[in-house]
Amino acid sequence: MMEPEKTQSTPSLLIDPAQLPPDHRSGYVAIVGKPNVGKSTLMNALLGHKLSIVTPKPQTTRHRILGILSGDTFQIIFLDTPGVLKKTRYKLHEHMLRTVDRAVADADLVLFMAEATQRAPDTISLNHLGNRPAILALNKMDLVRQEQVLPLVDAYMKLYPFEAVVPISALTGYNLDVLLKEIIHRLPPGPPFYPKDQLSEHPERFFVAEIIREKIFEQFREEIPYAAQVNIVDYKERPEGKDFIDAEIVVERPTQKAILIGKGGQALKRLGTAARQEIEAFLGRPIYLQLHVKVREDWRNRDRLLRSYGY
Ligand SMILES: Nc1nc2c(ncn2[C@@H]2O[C@H](COP(=O)(O)OP(=O)(O)OP(=O)(O)O)[C@@H](O)[C@H]2O)c(=O)[nH]1
Repeated sequence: MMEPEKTQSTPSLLIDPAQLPPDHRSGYVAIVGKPNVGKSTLMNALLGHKLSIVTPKPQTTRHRILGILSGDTFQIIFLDTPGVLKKTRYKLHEHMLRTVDRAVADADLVLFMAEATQRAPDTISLNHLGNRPAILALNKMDLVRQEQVLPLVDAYMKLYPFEAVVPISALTGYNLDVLLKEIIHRLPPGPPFYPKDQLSEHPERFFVAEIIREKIFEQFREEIPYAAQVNIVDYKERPEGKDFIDAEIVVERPTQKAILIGKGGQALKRLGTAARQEIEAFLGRPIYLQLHVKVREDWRNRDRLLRSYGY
């Protein structure tokens, strides 16, 4: 598991404190909510970069992704968490819920996301707030009228002492400036944890695997994307030529492997082309991408495999 270490970098080594504005603030903000509320879309919109994969299907975010947003007077370190699930069907799901709780415990502030289109509050995700200071962001306001959400806001305020409520649209950008201000002035005063030009803590290979996983979500249906794990087994940077990336896609059953490969290898070829194009755009340089498919029966329930895959 790639996790942020608050103590990893010594702030004083990064920036001369005398150069910092006296009101500089920095801290960790966990984005929490049920699957598909738009957590990844929001983080990508705030960061202005696509760090977290976004798909119309729920439960695409499995890892806790660290994104860093720095301004002259602040640094926000976002922890994007997997959507909170009602029922845990696999050990993988239990790992995902623990990721949520760990992110909340590490955070200075929680950004609780809910859909403005819902009638009833999301009480299951509220149970994971652990009494931390939190802001309620009601997302997808582009789909409803302002006055329609008032009963929902009332219901939420009865259930949790949110410090602020901000109606937003992660998709259109509506009110994201207001949300940022609400976050920043609640962060502890202090110097930044990371250099100001750093966007994330994950190495490139993590994003490469996530891009391949996103393409699997786009090109395959039903259980295939959920049963697939992508591991980067070799990543050679070649200053003289194209970087070489070897990725394995692990699935649970031989039938899933057959679907991923397709007739005469056509499906895997199409996946490889789409993934390579997006990876090249992300890295800003040409690569050679090799994909192969492996079967590991029931990997989502096997502790040892889950650990070796970074969960
Ligand atoms: N209309 C509308 N759609 C949105 C908005 N924000 C996100 N979406 C859509 O909602 C879907 C889910 O968005 P994600 O950002 O992947 O949601 P998530 O909460 O990260 O989902 P998980 O990874 O499953 O936890 C996508 O189809 C988004 O385009 C919004 O403000 N308005």
